[in-house]
Amino acid sequence: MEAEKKAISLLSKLRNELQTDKPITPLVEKLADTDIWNQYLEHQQSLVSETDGKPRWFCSPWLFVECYAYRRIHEAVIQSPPIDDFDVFKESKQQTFFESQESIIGICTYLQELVKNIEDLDENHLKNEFFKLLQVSLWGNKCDLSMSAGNVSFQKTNIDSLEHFKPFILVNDMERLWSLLSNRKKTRGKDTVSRVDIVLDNSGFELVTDFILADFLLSSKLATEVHFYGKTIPWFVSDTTIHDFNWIIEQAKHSNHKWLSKCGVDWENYIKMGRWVYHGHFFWTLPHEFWAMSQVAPDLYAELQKAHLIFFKGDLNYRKLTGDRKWEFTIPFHQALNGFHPAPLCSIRTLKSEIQVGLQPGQSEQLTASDPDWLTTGKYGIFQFDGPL
Ligand SMILES: O=P(O)(O)OC[C@@]1(O)O[C@H](CO)[C@@H](O)[C@@H]1O
Ligand SMILES: [Mn+2]
Repeated sequence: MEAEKKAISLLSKLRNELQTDKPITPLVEKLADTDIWNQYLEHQQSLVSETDGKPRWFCSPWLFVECYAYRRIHEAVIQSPPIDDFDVFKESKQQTFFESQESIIGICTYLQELVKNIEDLDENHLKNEFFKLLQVSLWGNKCDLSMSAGNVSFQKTNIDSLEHFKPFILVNDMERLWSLLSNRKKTRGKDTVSRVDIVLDNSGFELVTDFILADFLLSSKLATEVHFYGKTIPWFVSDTTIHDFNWIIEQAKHSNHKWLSKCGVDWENYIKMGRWVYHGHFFWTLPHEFWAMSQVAPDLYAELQKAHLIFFKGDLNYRKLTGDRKWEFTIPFHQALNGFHPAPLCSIRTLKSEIQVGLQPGQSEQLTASDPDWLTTGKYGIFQFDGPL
């Protein structure tokens, strides 16, 4: 109880600082990322003019203060042993998993029926299924808890509704993903690796959709291994940590539903065989743009370079890919990445913040006229690829 009281008082202090626009203060508790964070705060300080004094909550870049808020929540918890490994968002993450059981069972059943005969599918059919499961993973990103504040009444994806959602895909590079993976499958030697990396976003329903896609990639031999990247601390409410990752697989495995539990057993086996690999890295919970990765986290950059294709899930990853800048809507994605090219990559994201690049001339104007909130509601989505043609 004493520890809880301490954590709550630190969180109240944080809330007060935020609500009254106090200066941003350095982190105090020593963790692997503390020095990098504090250097970043100093850098922000150097950008503020003398008359403005210190960086504050209301007038600092949104990406920076939003990440800082979650890092401070974590600091309040780690300063309060013995509850220092408590995940303040665990309950809501787990609740959404249970609330989306029906949709989860639906997509797991679909996958299991599909993989039964996967060897017999012709090229076109396989491509069609690949596209379907990519779209399931895309629309799975509608379900984050940071924006919905725990309200998960968002329409859940099911395979039959995909056609209905097609018009809301604003950038669709799925064909390029197919060409890349299917050409590699045709030309690679018997023992060579085809590696797809997935930079994860939310746990719960979205993570299951990512697992379904990753399972399909192995079952169809479009990939021989899949590497996942998650957060090392609780983040943006619903983001995936290693605990969430393992918990979802355990839940699936112990389900009473035949196909969901089959999925859980298969997924655990993939991990045991090293065909699925999970990586945690503190870089993902820093405020830095991804173009800083090669400098700030060269080990992580080198790991990503081993992939043949990288999927970046979700809105926050898109903001970091593009530096959260106010780009023109028509600027090429490659340019907005500003030198971040560890391997061919694709953002799979529903739009929840006011940034989008790589649109056709006139496309944004049309959208604004027909649906003024198109950038922020999560109704629209993209598959945006960058890599050699
Ligand atoms: O990255 P995700 O889960 O798709 O979305 C995270 C998000 O809800 O959080 C931020 C707002 O707080 C925005 O970047 C985005 O809207
Ligand atoms: Mn998220």
